[in-house]
Amino acid sequence: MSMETGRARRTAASTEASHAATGVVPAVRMSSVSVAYGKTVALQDCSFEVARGETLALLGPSGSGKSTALKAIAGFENVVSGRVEIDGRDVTALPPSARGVGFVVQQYALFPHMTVRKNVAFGLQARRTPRAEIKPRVDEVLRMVGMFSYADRLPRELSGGQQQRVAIARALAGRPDLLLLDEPLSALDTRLRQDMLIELQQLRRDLPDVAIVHVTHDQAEALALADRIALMRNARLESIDTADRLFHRPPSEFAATFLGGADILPVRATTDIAAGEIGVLDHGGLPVRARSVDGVAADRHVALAVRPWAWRFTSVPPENGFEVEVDDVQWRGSTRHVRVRIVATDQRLGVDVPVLDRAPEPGERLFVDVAPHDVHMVPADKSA
Ligand SMILES: Nc1ncnc2c1ncn2[C@@H]1O[C@H](COP(=O)(O)OP(=O)(O)OP(=O)(O)O)[C@@H](O)[C@H]1O
Repeated sequence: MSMETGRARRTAASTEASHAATGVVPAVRMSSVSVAYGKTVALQDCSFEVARGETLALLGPSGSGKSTALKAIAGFENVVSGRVEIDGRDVTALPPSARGVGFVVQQYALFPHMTVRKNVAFGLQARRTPRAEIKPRVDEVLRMVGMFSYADRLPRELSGGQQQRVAIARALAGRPDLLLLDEPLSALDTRLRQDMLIELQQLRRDLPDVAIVHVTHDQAEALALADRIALMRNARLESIDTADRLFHRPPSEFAATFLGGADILPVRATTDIAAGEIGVLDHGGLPVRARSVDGVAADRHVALAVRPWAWRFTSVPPENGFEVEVDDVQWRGSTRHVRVRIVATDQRLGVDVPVLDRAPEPGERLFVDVAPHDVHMVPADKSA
């Protein structure tokens, strides 16, 4: 195992150890939880904690086990081994209704024949909340999500974003200490997603003591909303750390590529590089400088991860970079994404150019340059 992967694990472990040391009971504790559907292992040996008032994003590609982990917390999956605790209580064998969590799914799941008000009140009535309490509580949560004036409408008379707000209000009506959100924005168009992101940030401020677990495959959503991110891959939790550290000090190739779309360069250290120092590495016979967070020994094979915005095109041989040929250019709104090939090694890289700058043309030969502190040294990924 690499030094850098070890660092991320230590950070997560020390957060959890400190909870134990201070006697603070986390809102959620998953201990070695596994879930299988027949022969498909959907979640393997998954452990993490979520503190009260914390937002944890479960982030990963499709099929990586995010929803399964969320459903295991909510009680909609049969856990084959491991233990789920909510507020210090072992709920592994309890049905969803006995767990006291609010759950919002991707597709709103409102009752079509009931008004907004009735949809939100439904769970409270089912739980035999006294009648006198129901109306003020429904009003309160509808106001919180900005849907009070729509209380008498039917779901089909609302936009997708409005329906999702009602679904969130319904989840909040039971005053849960734990809110589980499963891709709540993924059915919405880009503009609405942006608006809803701002509203979820406001909701976070309105509910400072509620723990939120937010499943998403969208890194922007995770970075905007989460205190910590749990990166999921192939039914396992790969890394868990603060959003800031995972992004700026990715512990693995997967973290660097999934968060921020890095490209990976295989390299070999030419000398010992001490922790925090910049040293020279070899990429297919070409020198490249990078900083090592934890230090690396001479001749070790590692990988360099570079995000597309870290490269600069230059017409003269660079201080730290390569000669490249342009393969293709893709316009992505505020940037053009230029795919290039390192001439000497055929390695592919992506380079973002602000849309107001000139982007090179396919077939053009020029150079790319990068500052050594914008290059992340990560362990070579043997499973990739
Ligand atoms: N009901 C089911 N029966 C059988 N296999 C399932 C079932 N639900 C999920 N799986 C499988 O379990 C694995 C994890 O699925 P899960 O829904 O947790 O992934 P996910 O990361 O949430 O993906 P997505 O972002 O696509 O929703 C996948 O391989 C999936 O095909």
